[in-house]
Amino acid sequence: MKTQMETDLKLESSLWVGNKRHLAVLTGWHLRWTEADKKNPDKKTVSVPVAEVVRVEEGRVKILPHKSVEDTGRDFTVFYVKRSNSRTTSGLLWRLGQTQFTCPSRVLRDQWTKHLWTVLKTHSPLRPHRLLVFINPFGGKNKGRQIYHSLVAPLFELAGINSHVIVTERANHARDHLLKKDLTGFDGVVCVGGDGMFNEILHGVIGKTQQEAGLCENDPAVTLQQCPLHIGIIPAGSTDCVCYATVGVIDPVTSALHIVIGDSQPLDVCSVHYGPGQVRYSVSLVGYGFYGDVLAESEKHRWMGPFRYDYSGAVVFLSNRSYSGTVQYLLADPLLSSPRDKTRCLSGCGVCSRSTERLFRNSSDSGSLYSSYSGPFSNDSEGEWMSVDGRFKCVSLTCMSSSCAKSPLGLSPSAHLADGTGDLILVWDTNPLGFLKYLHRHTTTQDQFDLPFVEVHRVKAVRFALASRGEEAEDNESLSNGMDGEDGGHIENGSRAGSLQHLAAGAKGQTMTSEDKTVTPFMCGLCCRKTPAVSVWNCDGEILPFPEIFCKIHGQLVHLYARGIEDGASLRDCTEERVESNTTCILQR
Ligand SMILES: CCCCCCCCCCCCC/C=C/[C@@H](O)[C@H](COP(=O)(O)O)NC(C)=O
Ligand SMILES: Nc1ncnc2c1ncn2[C@@H]1O[C@H](COP(=O)(O)OP(=O)(O)O)[C@@H](O)[C@H]1O
Ligand SMILES: [Ca+2]
Repeated sequence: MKTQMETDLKLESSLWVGNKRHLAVLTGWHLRWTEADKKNPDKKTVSVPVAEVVRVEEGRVKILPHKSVEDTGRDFTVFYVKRSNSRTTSGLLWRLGQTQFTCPSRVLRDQWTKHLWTVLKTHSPLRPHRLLVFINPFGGKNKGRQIYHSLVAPLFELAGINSHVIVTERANHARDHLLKKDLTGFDGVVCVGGDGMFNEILHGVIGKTQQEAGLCENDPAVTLQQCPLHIGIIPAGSTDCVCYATVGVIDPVTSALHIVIGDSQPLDVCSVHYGPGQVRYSVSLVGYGFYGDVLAESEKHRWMGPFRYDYSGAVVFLSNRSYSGTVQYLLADPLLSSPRDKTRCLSGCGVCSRSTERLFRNSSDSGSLYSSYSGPFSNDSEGEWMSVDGRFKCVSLTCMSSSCAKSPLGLSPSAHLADGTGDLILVWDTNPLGFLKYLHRHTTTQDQFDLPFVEVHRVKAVRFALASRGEEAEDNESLSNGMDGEDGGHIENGSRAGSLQHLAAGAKGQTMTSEDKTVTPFMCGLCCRKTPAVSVWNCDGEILPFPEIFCKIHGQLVHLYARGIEDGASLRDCTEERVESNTTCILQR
């Protein structure tokens, strides 16, 4: 009660910032200071949301080159999030702002610091106190350690965060640690690396939560338990798509500040069930065909660093492959949103906020996110199952936009981070020029779905099965007859899968032969048009060599220390109203 009263109080004083007198005001939500000089018509107000204050310390504090504190008894220093003016394609860069205030008396200084500490505690319940940090020293350009120690650790220290740092010694080191060790006392896990490293940590965090809840995560019918640990991402990988799509920039300092202030962004996760009862998780891409082949090819050229994807992309493109199969998908409610509605999921997204309520509406009685959806083996009461088969250049499923530096709007520009759905993109077989047009549109603002051989569906679950050998031979024959025109020349049977008995047949657990796994050199692909019968799946940058899979989207299964992409354009022209909402900016008066 006392705390509430204290935070409701408004503190207003005349304080000095440098050699200028300012009127400083602290409400429960904002700290603001305005130059008091009546003659200056351009005087500015700086407004910092309390949630974005990093630290308040008594004295005149300097942190560079080394921390020093000079306390005259009348000063205090505030560290906070400051948005940089530099224009970026997507979100905004954050930097550490710092202002030293001088009060007329020690009593007033103590009142200010005490009050600031109180509102900070009240408004930032998710600020981490203890973090488990995993650094992949071999991600991206091998700079993980350097990035963490020079840019991130000093911010964690300033914020009083206790970090336990582990530099990984092998692949799956982080996952195994999370699964086996006691994580009591940690508020979150920080991943210094790329999408592959994030994926490893995702497996550890989800696996641990299900272990502790006594749930079998391999069973696609099970409703998974939301993970209590937040995950922070410090980008130090090759694609860094999860960071780009949830923050809008690839910048270790911005990401570290989101962690420090305890931002929280729920994220949908796709479980990929394969083989004899096994599971993998994905948030960015579950991709068969082109993206699977690019990944398989790129693994041979890891020494090239991030450039391996460009090189392998060209090799695989020139090999001009397509693969046959049957795709079945369970449509999400089309009244809620559409992958072609031209909207973007930005910070404070309305579709995602409404989904939180919808996804957890029945959680108190059933504990189920999909109380009406019990997995792949139920009848069709849970929605509309559709089925198509034919030859595809690629089949991709993503829970979010999957934007990255190469594709600033992403694989599916209107996908949502936390709406409990994924977007299924089917690119039917087409000529190389058509496919190039599709790929190229990822790098521009042109609509990549507005092509006759591309379709996109918002879904809750997907199943992929290989075509039977007979169908495949027919497909290959039609290929060699030159029937793969730009419209795809595919067999489409948008039938309801309620009538498809084989939906419940389950994956056959078919593995590829080593010959299949080898990506044919592009010359061979071009000259002989000999294509392997099956591709592999790219599951967030990890190869999954089982072609037959069942995928299910779990709405908001994990939380990141992020807040979604901030709309740079509207924040740059910020108005008083905007400042009240949740941003730090300079107000012109
Ligand atoms: C003619 C120009 C063609 C440009 C095509 C650009 C398409 C870009 C679409 C990118 C979608 C990225 C989805 C993210 C996947 C990551 O999980 C994965 C792993 O990333 P990591 O290596 O761990 O950072 N990266 C890739 C390339 O498969
Ligand atoms: N110490 C290590 N040695 C080798 N591989 C590792 C190590 N730590 C993590 N990995 C693995 O490296 C893979 C790629 O890591 P990531 O950080 O995503 O880099 P990139 O974005 O360059 O692919 C991940 O699958 C992860 O499991
Ligand atoms: Ca989603």
